[in-house]
Amino acid sequence: MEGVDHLAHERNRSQFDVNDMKIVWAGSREAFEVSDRMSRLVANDPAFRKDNRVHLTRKELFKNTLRKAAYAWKKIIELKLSEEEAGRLRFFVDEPAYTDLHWGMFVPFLKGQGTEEQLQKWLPLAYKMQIIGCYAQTELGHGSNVQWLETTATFDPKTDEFWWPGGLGKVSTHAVVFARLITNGRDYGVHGFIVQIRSLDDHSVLPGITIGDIGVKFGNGAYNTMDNGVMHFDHIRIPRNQLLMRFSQVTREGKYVQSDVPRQLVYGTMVYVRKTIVIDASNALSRAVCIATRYSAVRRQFGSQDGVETQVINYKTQQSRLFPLLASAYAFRFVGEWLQWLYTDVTQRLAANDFSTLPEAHACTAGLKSITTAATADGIEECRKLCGGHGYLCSSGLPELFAVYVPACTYEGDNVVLLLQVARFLVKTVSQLVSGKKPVGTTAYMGRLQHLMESTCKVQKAEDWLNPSIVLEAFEVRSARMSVECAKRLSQFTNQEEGFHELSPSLVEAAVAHCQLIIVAKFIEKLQGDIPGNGVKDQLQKLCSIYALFTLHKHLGDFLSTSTITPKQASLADDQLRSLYAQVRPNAVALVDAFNYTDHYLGSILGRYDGNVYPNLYDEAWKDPMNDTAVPDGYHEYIKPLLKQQLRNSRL
Ligand SMILES: CCCCCCCC/C=C\CCCCCCCCCC(=O)SCCNC(=O)CCNC(=O)[C@H](O)C(C)(C)COP(=O)(O)OP(=O)(O)OC[C@H]1O[C@@H](n2cnc3c(N)ncnc32)[C@H](O)[C@@H]1OP(=O)(O)O
Ligand SMILES: Cc1cc2nc3c(=O)[nH]c(=O)nc-3n(C[C@H](O)[C@H](O)[C@H](O)COP(=O)(O)OP(=O)(O)OC[C@H]3O[C@@H](n4cnc5c(N)ncnc54)[C@H](O)[C@@H]3O)c2cc1C
Repeated sequence: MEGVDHLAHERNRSQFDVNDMKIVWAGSREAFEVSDRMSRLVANDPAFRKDNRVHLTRKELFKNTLRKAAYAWKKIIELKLSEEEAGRLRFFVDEPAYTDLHWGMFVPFLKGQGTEEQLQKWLPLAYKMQIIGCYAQTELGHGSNVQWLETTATFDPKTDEFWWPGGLGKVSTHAVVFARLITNGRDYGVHGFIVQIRSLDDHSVLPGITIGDIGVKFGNGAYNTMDNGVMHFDHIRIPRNQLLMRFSQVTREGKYVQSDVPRQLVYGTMVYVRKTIVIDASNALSRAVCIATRYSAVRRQFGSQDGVETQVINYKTQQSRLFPLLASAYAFRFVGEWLQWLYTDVTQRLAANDFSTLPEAHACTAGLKSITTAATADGIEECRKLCGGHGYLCSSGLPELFAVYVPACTYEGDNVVLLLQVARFLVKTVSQLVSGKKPVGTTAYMGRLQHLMESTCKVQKAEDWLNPSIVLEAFEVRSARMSVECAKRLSQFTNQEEGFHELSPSLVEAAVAHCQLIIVAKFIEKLQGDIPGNGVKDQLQKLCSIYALFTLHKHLGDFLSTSTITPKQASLADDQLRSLYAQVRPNAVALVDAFNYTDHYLGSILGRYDGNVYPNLYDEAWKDPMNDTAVPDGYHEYIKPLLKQQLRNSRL
C-alpha cells in the first residue's frame, strides 16, 4: 500500500486545478467529455482487453484485432456514435488496425480528390464499411520519391509491386492506388485511382492481382496487428472513372484535362495525415511521460533519512530528463491544435481557389511531423530508462508503445526527407527577400531580417529567460541566421541542386531550428489567450519556459555558433531551467493526471493511477504462461541430461 499513499500525497500538494487542466489538454469541455466517455466505455468492456496481447502468435494477434475492430464497429452502430465519438472510441481501443487506413487515408483521399459523382458512388459504401479501403502508394523500390513511382495506368499497363500499405495484406477490398497516368503516349505524372482488389462475395483476391502480408515487423505484438501488404498487378483493367478526377480528368477520347490548380494537390492526403501525426505525437509522448512520472514518484532508491529512501523523482538528474518531456508533450499538444487551425484555413482557401498558403501548410506539416515524431520516439525510450529495470518489462507498457510508435519517424514521409522539404522552403523564402517579397505566416520573422542579423540577446540575469519576447527573439535569431548562412553557402555553388545535396546536413539543422521556433512561438501564443482555471496558466507558463530553455540547452551549439547568445547567457538559462524544474516538481503527478488516461489506455502497471505498483507487478509475473508449470518444457530433453552428465563427471 506504500505506493497508494505516495500518489495521494503528490496529488494533494499540487498547486492548480487538475480538472481545469484536463479541459485545456483536451482542447474544449466538449472534447473532454467525449474523450472521457469513450475511454471509459472501452476500459469497462472486457471485449477490449489488451493485457494478453504479448502472448499471442501473429495469427492469433491479427484475428484478435479483426474481432475488436468488428466489435468496435458494432458498438458504434448500436450506440449511434457521432464521427468524433467513433474516432475517439477507436483511439482508445489502442490497437493499430486496417480501420486506421480506411478512416485515416482512404476516406480522406476520396473526399479530397473525388468529383461529386464519384463521392456519391464511393462515400456511402465506405462510410457503411461495405467496402474497406487502403492507401497503396509506396512501391518496393520507391517510397520517398513519389514522382518516380513505376506503376503506370495506361490502356496497356505494365506490372509492378506495392509494398507496405496498411490494411492491404488481408482485409481491404479496395485500394487507392498511385500510378503515373499515361494517355495518348504521354506521361502526366502520379495520380490516384480506386481499384477493387478483393471480391465482395467471398473476399478472394481478384484475377490478375497477387496480395500478401509483408511479414513480421519490429517488436512483439505492437504494429503486427496491422496487415501491411504487398500487391502485384498484372494487366489490371479499371474503368476510366476510377481515376479520381476532381483536379484532372481523362475524357472518353483519352484527352487529359488539367484544372487550373497546383499538381501537388494530389499529395493532399499526406498533408492531412501528417497534421494528424503531430497531434498523435503528443498522445504517445504524454502516455509515456505519465507512466514514467507516476512511477518516479512511487520508486525510492538511496538517500535514506529516517529509514525512508528518496523518491527517484526528487533526483535532479531524473527531473532534468523527465520534465522536458512533460513540457514537450504539452508543447506538441498546442502546436498540434494550431496545425489543425492552419489545415482548416488552407482547406477553406483551396475551396476558394486561393493556393497561396499551400507551400507553408506543406512545410509546416512536414517539418512538425518530423521533429515531433523524432522527439517522441526518443522520449518514449528515455521514459523506459527513467523506469529502470521494470521499464523493460512489457507490463510497463513502454516497450510496446515504443515499438508501435517508432515507425512514425518513417511512415507518411521519412523524417529527413521531410526536413529537406522545409529547408527548400526556407531557402526559397530567404532568396525571395532580395526581390522584396514579404514573408508571411510562420516565416514572417524573416521580414525583420536586418534586425535579427544585428540584434543582441538582452538577458542579464536568469529570470530574464522567463520573458517570452526575449525567448522568442532568441529562437528567431538562431533560425534566421542558420537559414541565411545556408542560403549564402548555397549561392557559392554554380549548380544549386549539387549545392543543396552537399549542404544537406546543415540544411536539415536549419529546418529543425525553424520548426522548434514554430513550437515555441505557438506555445507562447497559446498563453497569450484566455486560459481559465485555478493556477492552470501559471503551470503552463513554466512548462513553456522549460520547453524553450531545454531546447536551447540541447542545441546550444547552434545558439553559440550563430552568436545568438553568449556562454554566460547560456549558463543563466541553465540556472533558470533548474529553478523551473524545482517549481514543477510538486505539480508533476497532477500535470500527468490532466491527460485523463484510464489504466486500460495506459496499459502499464508502473503507471497505475493508484500507484500500487509492486503487488501488481508481482501478480502479473505469475500470469505469464512461462509460470504455468514449475518445471519447464524441455527439462527432460535438455536440462536433466546436462545435470546428470555433470554428476557423472564429478564422480570421475
Ligand atoms: C492513417 C491515419 C493515421 C493517423 C495517425 C494517427 C496515429 C495513430 C497511431 C497508430 C495507428 C497507426 C496508423 C498509422 C498509419 C500509417 C500511415 C502511413 C501511410 C503512408 O506512409 S502512405 C505513404 C506516404 N508517403 C510519403 O509520405 C512519401 C514522401 N514523399 C513525398 O511526400 C514527396 O514526394 C516529397 C515531399 C518528398 C516531394 O518530393 P519531390 O520529388 O521533391 O517533390 P515534387 O513532387 O517534385 O514537388 C516539388 C514541389 O512540390 C511541393 N510539395 C511536395 N509535397 C507537397 C505537398 N504534400 N503539398 C504541397 N506541396 C508539396 C514541394 O515543396 C515543391 O515545391 P517547390 O517547387 O519547391 O515550390
Ligand atoms: C509501419 C509502416 C506503415 C506504412 N504504411 C504505408 C501505407 O499504408 N501506404 C503506403 O503507401 N506506404 C506505407 N508505408 C511506407 C512509407 O510511407 C515509406 O516507407 C516512407 O515514405 C519512407 O520511404 P522509403 O521506405 O522509400 O524510404 P527511403 O526513401 O528508401 O529511405 C531510406 C533512407 O534514405 C534516406 N533518403 C531517402 N531520400 C533521401 C534524400 N533525397 N536525401 C537524403 N536522404 C534520403 C532516408 O532519410 C532514409 O534514411 C508504411 C511504412 C511503415 C514503416
